[in-house]
Amino acid sequence: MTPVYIGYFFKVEPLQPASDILIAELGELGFDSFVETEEGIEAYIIKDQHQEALVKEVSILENENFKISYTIQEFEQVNWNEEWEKNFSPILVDDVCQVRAPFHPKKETEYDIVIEPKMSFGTGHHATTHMMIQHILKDDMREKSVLDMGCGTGVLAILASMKGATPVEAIDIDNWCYLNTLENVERNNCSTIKVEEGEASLLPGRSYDIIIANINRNILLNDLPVYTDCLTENGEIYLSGFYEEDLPIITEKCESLGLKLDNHLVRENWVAVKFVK
Ligand SMILES: C[S@@+](CC[C@H](N)C(=O)[O-])C[C@H]1O[C@@H](n2cnc3c(N)ncnc32)[C@H](O)[C@@H]1O
Repeated sequence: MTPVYIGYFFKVEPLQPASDILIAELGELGFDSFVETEEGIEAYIIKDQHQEALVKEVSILENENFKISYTIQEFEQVNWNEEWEKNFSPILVDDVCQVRAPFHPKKETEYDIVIEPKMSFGTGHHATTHMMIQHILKDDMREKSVLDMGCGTGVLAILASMKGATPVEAIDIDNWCYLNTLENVERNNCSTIKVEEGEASLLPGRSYDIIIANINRNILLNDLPVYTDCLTENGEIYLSGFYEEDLPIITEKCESLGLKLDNHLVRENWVAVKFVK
């Protein structure tokens, strides 16, 4: 039986970073699907798990730097395809790589990635994903072993695999992202990618030529020692999910672990940086 959903329609001003924070806070309350709109976000939770009192306590709603209002509606059935069709346009990175949903027509590009995003992060619309795609496009990944840590939809692992990386592993702490990556990996005929649910504690003893981690500042700072231990000599690590003002602290941490800054990209104040061991 299709579950009954409660939908919240948030108006958020300014949109960022409040929308990202709101999504993270609501995710912790059991909201399992989000749609970014021009005004803010739509967030959905299965009715049985919904407690409005907890939503009212979400801290970003009290933050004086943002103006956030919402309305609530109950849905007998949510047509996710229709939601994505309204809100998810295909994207093209550097005219070489397109990321699109199954219902979008295919353009001729060197790399064509088909993603059914559901609630997972990673459609290429976010600045961090976009820049990570740009980094991967520039790199020669043939025959390299690659880890995509915090894989979301699996989009970066899929691109690495399409660029000849092997073996490729994708890990996410979130069960929904793990399942969504499994689906997307299959959809793009990259089923040799090994997908796991988990985090840095899975890594000791493993070894990679390239690690890609688009997560966030604090998790990166905490887990970088483990990631670095798993990198082969001259291995490369791409990091994103933090703002330009946090680049010095990330760089300091990486340098203390023996990594050398190679180059970084900035987009909408977000950073994606490459270090080499
Ligand atoms: C910003 S999204 C990036 C998704 C995708 N890689 C992309 O670039 O679009 C971060 C992902 O990291 C996952 N994540 C958060 N904490 C994590 C951790 N400690 N270890 C592994 N994954 C984590 C989240 O569930 C989320 O899917």
